Amino acid sequence: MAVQLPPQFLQRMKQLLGKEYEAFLQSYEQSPRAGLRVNTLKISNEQFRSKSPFELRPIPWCETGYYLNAEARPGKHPYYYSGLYYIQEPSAMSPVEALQVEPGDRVLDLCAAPGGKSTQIAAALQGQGVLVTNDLSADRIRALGKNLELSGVRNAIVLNETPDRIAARFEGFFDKILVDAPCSGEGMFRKDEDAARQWLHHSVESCSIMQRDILRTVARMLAPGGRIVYSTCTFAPEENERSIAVFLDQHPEFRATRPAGSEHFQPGQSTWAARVEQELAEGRSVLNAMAAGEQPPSAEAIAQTDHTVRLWPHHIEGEGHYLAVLDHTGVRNRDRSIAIGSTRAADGSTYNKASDVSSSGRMRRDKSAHAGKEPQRTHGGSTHDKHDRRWNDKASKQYGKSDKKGQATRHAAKPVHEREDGILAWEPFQQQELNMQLNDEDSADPRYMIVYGSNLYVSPLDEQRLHGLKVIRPGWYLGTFKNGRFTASHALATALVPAEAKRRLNLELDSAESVAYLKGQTLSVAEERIECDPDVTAKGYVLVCIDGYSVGWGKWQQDGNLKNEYPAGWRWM
Ligand SMILES: C[S@@+](CC[C@H](N)C(=O)[O-])C[C@H]1O[C@@H](n2cnc3c(N)ncnc32)[C@H](O)[C@@H]1O
Repeated sequence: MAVQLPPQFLQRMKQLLGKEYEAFLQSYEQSPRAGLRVNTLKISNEQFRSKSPFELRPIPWCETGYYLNAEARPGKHPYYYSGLYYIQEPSAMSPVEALQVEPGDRVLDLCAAPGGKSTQIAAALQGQGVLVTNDLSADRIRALGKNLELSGVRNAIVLNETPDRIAARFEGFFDKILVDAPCSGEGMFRKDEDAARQWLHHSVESCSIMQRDILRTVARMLAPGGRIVYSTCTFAPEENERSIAVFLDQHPEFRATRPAGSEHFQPGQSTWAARVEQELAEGRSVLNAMAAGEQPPSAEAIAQTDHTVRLWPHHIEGEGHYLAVLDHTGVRNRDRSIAIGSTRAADGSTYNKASDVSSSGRMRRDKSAHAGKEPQRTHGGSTHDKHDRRWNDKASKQYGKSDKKGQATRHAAKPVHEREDGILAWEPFQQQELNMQLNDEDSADPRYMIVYGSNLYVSPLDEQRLHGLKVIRPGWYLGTFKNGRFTASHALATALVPAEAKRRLNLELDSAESVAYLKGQTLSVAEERIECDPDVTAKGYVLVCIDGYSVGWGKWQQDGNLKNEYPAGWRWM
């Protein structure tokens, strides 16, 4: 066996699995399966299948997910840089499928970094509704920002907060909540040998405590009739069935529902939750300290955990996962306002009184602050790690702001003139460079302009909702402004479709030029190759596309050079 598995872990799995134990052990002789998920914000599933450079084999529980051959190198392809797919472990695609996100939903991804599931949620939202994506770890959250940017997400707010503080601002707000909980990571031992080396018997208890605290908070944030999906990548019943049984007992307005696609997986094990209670009663459980003085879950709540599911590496092609769908039994109300109370119309001084952004007054001008540091235990890293680290350095300058002690700066009010300056710089840029309107009056989703320092964002949430929170990104990052001049962000380029830019340059997929651009080199480009709208000349911002998919900015100059605006930290190595 390639992976050294902890003896206490093996002993427990043998007791739990009985005659399946040998098959479970044998799964560690096999290599973990690689997968990708098509990013339908940038390309349809069908189109990607027709042009995929890799051999694809469908993952049964995710329509846009595919197994890759071991020799595929998906992180080293121009399509990766265009955000056409996300490299994701196949089992990790199941929780968002179970969440059943629909365009227009308000979704919270509470433990989101590095963002695999957030990008999957964003694809399901199709740019409509709201995605609030959060992680407690200031280090990991930067990878989350990068992955959202790479995927061309426009409607995400990134927070670096505790669940309690988010709950105080978003009571009853969300239709769907994903809790991809911090866990002891046993299901990842085959993929991540460090997780096996670092595993300690008592980590099950410390993770159970975190899960209990997180689950206590999320129910408050869900709207009636909403859905919570709780997932882990561990086998320990203390962190799975038992955590859910405790939740169900404390929240009788929820029931555990079998997820769609559960036929691909194995059922949850209520008998294992009962066994944990038995061990606790006999003082033999790893949870003894945590559970002291707690009411044990009822038999009814324990029985419901048979409706949760387990993904076993000896049953499916994927790593070990657990997931529980928790449906609120109340009636869902689709008719609601995004803004808090009546502030959408009432607070004219906060919003755009002069209304040079939108005649309808729909566009708001808000301001937000950003986050600092809050280290947390983490696991479950992604294949994007190398890119993420390089991106972190840049992102911490661009998005992060801390005081001298490294404390996070929280959202606070800013003078109105700063917001005006940002919007005044944006408007001519938008008119001269883009074919898109942020303030579409017909849209069901309101959009709010938010200024932080000299950065401009457009957000599906208003300022007041974010007040006092550590906000990494209050929305889609458009760019920076100074002395009336606007400089476009990379995030703006990656989320545009080619027709939304007035100047475009398409590079062939397998050309040396594509790689040269991704390496940050200046390209020599004849003027005729810049595809321009009738009202502009070639000189200026050019949306660079590879095989028709936006990848970044260039600036074409009269001497025939395309100045490369591809960010230094993102380049092809
Ligand atoms: C399993 S990982 C999440 C993986 C992520 N959902 C994805 O698909 O890429 C768990 C995350 O929970 C975060 N975390 C730990 N405690 C937390 C808490 N109390 N609130 C929010 N996030 C927390 C960790 O920093 C870690 O990034």
